[in-house]
Amino acid sequence: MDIKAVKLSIVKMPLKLPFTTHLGSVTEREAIIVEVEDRNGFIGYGEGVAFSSPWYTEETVNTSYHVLKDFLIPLLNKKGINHPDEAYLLFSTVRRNHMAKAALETALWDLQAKIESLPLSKLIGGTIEAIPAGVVVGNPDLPEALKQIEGYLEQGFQRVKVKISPEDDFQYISEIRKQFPDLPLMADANSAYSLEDVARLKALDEFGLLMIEQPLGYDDIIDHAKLQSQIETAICLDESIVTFDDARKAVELGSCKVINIKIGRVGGMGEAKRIHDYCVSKGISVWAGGMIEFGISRAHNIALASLPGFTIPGDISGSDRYWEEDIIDPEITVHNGMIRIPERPGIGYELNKKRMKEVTVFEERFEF
Ligand SMILES: O=C(O)CCC(=O)C1=CC=C[C@@H](O)[C@@H]1C(=O)O
Ligand SMILES: [Mg+2]
Repeated sequence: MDIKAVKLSIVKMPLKLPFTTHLGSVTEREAIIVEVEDRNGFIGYGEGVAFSSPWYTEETVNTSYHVLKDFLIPLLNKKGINHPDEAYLLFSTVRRNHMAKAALETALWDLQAKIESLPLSKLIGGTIEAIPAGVVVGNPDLPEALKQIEGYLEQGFQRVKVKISPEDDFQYISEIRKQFPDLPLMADANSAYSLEDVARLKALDEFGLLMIEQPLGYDDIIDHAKLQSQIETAICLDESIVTFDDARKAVELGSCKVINIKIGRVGGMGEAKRIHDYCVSKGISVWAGGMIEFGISRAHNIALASLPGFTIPGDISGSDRYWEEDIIDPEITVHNGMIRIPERPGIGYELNKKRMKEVTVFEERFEF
């Protein structure tokens, strides 16, 4: 790849509605937008999905920026690569920092797809033409959450995920079930429980949840295996799976029946695809997670979710789920509960330059 420059922009925007988990609330989102330009004038886009503080994983916007600027971009400049497939290995001299790596690596995938004049979905082997949209309700106020769910179902969303914690899990889920008996529903705990809560979690079996996401420690796969053997509801792992080997070990141990794949959490599109391929070979279901992200990352998620193993609706909603106006053009839209995989080259969306200008708080360009 004949790269001419990389540009990093930090963007900042308020959410339309706060997103709340037992770990806290997100009311404003910062992210790093990466543009990689080659000498033929093609530009690939990536998005760093770390949050402003390290509540979900250890990375933050600032640590990602530092790692991109001081390590990953210089590595790419010095050594170069022929194909984005090589980026994960190139970046392996930098430990972890997966969201920083994925921000640059996904931009390289978009660039490669544009060079080959192919939709990114096709470049990575996607076969699905439209994906079902799923939505996450991060609202601990039950009447409000019920109202939100009703609204999303009217818009055609096909699956709802809610956030739970030991405080009021049983009542919260049972009220939702009472009002929506047939709703494909799942619950994400973001590590709010321990093995002492087995009885509490077992009590949720009666609600027929599609799955319960990350009930135990954010870096655990051992206790999850113990829990899975005692509850009916399928366990889905999110935070615990940050590498291909984590996925392999969790599957071998029986720690989960489902994996939520987030490109940023696992260090890039290449690793996300490897985990997908492995899970398909083992009969483990996967779905695409979300990061309350802007349109660039959302577009990469859409391409990923076109792979054949993504059989469960992911946390992929339209641009208007969180943003008054997204940074991409056109915006991502949901029609009858479905999002069409774009047919244009690359991620299939352009940067909305006007909106970018409004929301950019800092930018820097690195010439190669
Ligand atoms: O992107 C979305 O629409 C929501 C994504 C979402 O549910 C999450 C994003 C980031 C941290 C979390 O609390 C949660 C998750 O754990 O999956
Ligand atoms: Mg989760």
